[in-house]
Amino acid sequence: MPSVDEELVSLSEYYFSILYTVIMANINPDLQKERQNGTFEVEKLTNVLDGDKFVTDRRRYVESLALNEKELTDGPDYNFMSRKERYVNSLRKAVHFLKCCNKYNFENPADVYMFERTAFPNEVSPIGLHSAMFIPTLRGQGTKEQIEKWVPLAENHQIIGTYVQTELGHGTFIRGLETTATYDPKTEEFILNSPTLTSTKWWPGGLGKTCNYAVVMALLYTDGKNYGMHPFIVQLRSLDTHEALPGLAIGDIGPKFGYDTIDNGFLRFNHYRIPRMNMLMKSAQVLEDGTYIKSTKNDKSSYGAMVFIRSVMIFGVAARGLAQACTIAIRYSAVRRQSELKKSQPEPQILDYQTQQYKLFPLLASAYAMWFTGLQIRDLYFTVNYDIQQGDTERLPELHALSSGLKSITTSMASWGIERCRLACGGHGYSAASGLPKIYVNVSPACTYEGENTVMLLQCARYLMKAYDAAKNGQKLSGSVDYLSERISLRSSITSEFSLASLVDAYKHRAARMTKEASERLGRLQACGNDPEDAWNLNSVVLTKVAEAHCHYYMVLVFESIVESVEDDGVKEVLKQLCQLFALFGIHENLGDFIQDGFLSNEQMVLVKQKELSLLSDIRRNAVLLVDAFDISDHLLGSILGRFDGNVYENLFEWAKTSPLNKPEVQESYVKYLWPLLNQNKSKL
Ligand SMILES: CCCCC/C=C/C(=O)SCCNC(=O)CCNC(=O)[C@H](O)C(C)(C)COP(=O)(O)OP(=O)(O)OC[C@H]1O[C@@H](n2cnc3c(N)ncnc32)[C@H](O)[C@@H]1OP(=O)(O)O
Ligand SMILES: Cc1cc2nc3c(=O)[nH]c(=O)nc-3n(C[C@H](O)[C@H](O)[C@H](O)COP(=O)(O)OP(=O)(O)OC[C@H]3O[C@@H](n4cnc5c(N)ncnc54)[C@H](O)[C@@H]3O)c2cc1C
Repeated sequence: MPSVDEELVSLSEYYFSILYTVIMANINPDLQKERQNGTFEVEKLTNVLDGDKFVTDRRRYVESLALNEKELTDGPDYNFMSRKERYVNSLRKAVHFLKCCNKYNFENPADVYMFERTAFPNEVSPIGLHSAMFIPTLRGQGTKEQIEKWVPLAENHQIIGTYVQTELGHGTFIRGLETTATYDPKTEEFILNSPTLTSTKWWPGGLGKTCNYAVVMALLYTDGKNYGMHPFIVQLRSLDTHEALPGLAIGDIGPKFGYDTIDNGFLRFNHYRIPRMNMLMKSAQVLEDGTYIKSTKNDKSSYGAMVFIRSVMIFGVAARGLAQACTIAIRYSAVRRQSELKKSQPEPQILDYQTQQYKLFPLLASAYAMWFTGLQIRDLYFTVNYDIQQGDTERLPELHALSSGLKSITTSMASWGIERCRLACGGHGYSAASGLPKIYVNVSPACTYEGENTVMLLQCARYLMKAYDAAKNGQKLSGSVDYLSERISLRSSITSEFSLASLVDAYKHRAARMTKEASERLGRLQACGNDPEDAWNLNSVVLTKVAEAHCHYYMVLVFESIVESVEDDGVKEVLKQLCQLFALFGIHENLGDFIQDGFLSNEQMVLVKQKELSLLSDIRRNAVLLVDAFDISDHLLGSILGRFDGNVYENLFEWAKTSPLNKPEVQESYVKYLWPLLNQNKSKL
């Protein structure tokens, strides 16, 4: 007998196949042709992207549940709403989303994530921080008793929380935070205070209007001594009236570049008291009499929620954001015809221009590289976190370095790439109907939040410098930095075959050489009189490049291992081409790094450039199928240009007609402003 899950999955497969047939009947002929000409089975590649067939089926099933919830999918067009309407609509959906979670009783967090992603396409829910950071921090930083008390309240949504760390004056430099939590042994309470304007908490998502609780990061003072940043559970609003509690000033920080669906907020404390036991005490305790006891050796244990988000956003934000933009730009480029390649021939699909391929295919290859890397880091996080729960923190520094560095390069690549996709769509790319502006403003803040990207690269570089020193002192390194203690090849093994191993080797060489040179430069800067901090700062541009080189190497390495693991020949071949393009584009873009010490010869350089161009032609044939394989629904894309059926023009026209500016035909603004202007000299006509 099939289990309920199996039945549901086969049902969803059945509906999917019907839907597919119906859609195929009405497909733009150019797209249809593209889909018939491919050299591999899309479904098999989708399975590789998801992990396996079971995950694909399950994901489709969960997405179909969300798509069937009218409360989540119907409703006004996002593009035509004001900021306030966007927030209100998103809150409405958030509440319905919670009802759905109860209704479907998802056991696996991955299901909840997939459901939420479909309910909030390229949007952030006003209660997004509740599950992304508030509950994980309660779990990660609370004692057993605290978890038992608070987590059920949070999971049953009797309280809704956020993560309050950043202040007006400091976001990056956590040790510079100014909010204080001073212990009063007389009442056994902490007094939270914002002593300066710059200590005002600023930015936390959902704080402005939505949440009634928060984990607040504040400097802990007891017995007159500052023990640094610690987490506290703080009630913000009355559970009856939702008004801010006395002693607190809370509000929304106003319109932003995007993130309209969420109320990022501010918060000031005026000697606001909370019970002693509201300090999350897993890593450190304050006893009734004010004695401070540290229960972990790791100083950075309170930074855990940030490591978690950085680890999951490589896939969830960067890879998926760029994959969506590529889907839109490549499908549109197959449908759009413009200019002429040959006289008296029909206008070609713009995807046939080599320059268009050069804009888009390296981005497509990057999206794949980020996708696989993101899934790898997500798994690494869960492995290391499991070890940490068992008391083993050995791999935390490596996870911190990798997640910081990769969070930085992938979100930077993705936001740059999404903008490039927009430009590749010409004028229509600038319309909200392309879906690209919404994707862009959703991805671009990820370069800043959870650690500003330059700062994150420098964290990664710090780890690399230490690792290099250890290797120099004879230590055998393991994990992602193992190559720093290996002998590296001095000349590239790249031939016209472009084996993936030779490409991995090139990136390894580059990262190792740059790490060595940066370390030596650091030494020289100190030797000529700079103290270590100044030497670091004078070397910091170089250090960010070192971190990028290390992360780039890691991405090529992960991509290669995925290609090697694939069994299906057709899928393996297209993935190999993408992996080669990702690596070769990176070499071309950073050519100086690869030729500086004669690693890559002139002849090899010429080969690299030739192969890069020939790969464009190889990938051209499968381009549409390669984006179809991401299996991103039209609902998630929110794009007329990127529609699966390719029926762009008729839908653009229909959409424009629904613009509120078109109703009524003559606007009030005409009567108020234009009419007087047009009529001021009427008598002279
Ligand atoms: C739905 C999602 C929506 C998005 C919501 C967004 C939410 C947010 O943005 S929440 C706020 C996020 N804020 C940040 O990410 C702040 C960024 N700043 C930091 O993380 C840190 O301040 C820092 C890492 C930049 C520096 O910290 P600091 O304490 O000054 O540390 P040092 O540079 O002195 O390094 C000391 C030591 O600690 C190691 N380390 C630093 N961070 C971590 C960590 N998270 N985990 C493990 N280890 C860490 C660092 O590598 C140093 O190690 P050693 O070299 O061995 O001394
Ligand atoms: C959309 C969004 C949502 C957010 N959500 C939350 C939230 O839920 N909770 C929360 O607590 N916070 C949140 N934040 C705040 C966010 O975490 C911080 O903005 C972020 O950590 C960057 O800090 P900052 O603003 O202080 O940047 P700054 O540090 O002021 O950065 C400005 C410039 O200074 C440079 N710089 C700073 N320090 C260094 C250094 N050491 N070395 C070299 N260069 C340096 C940076 O590279 C950057 O170019 C959010 C922010 C955004 C945009």
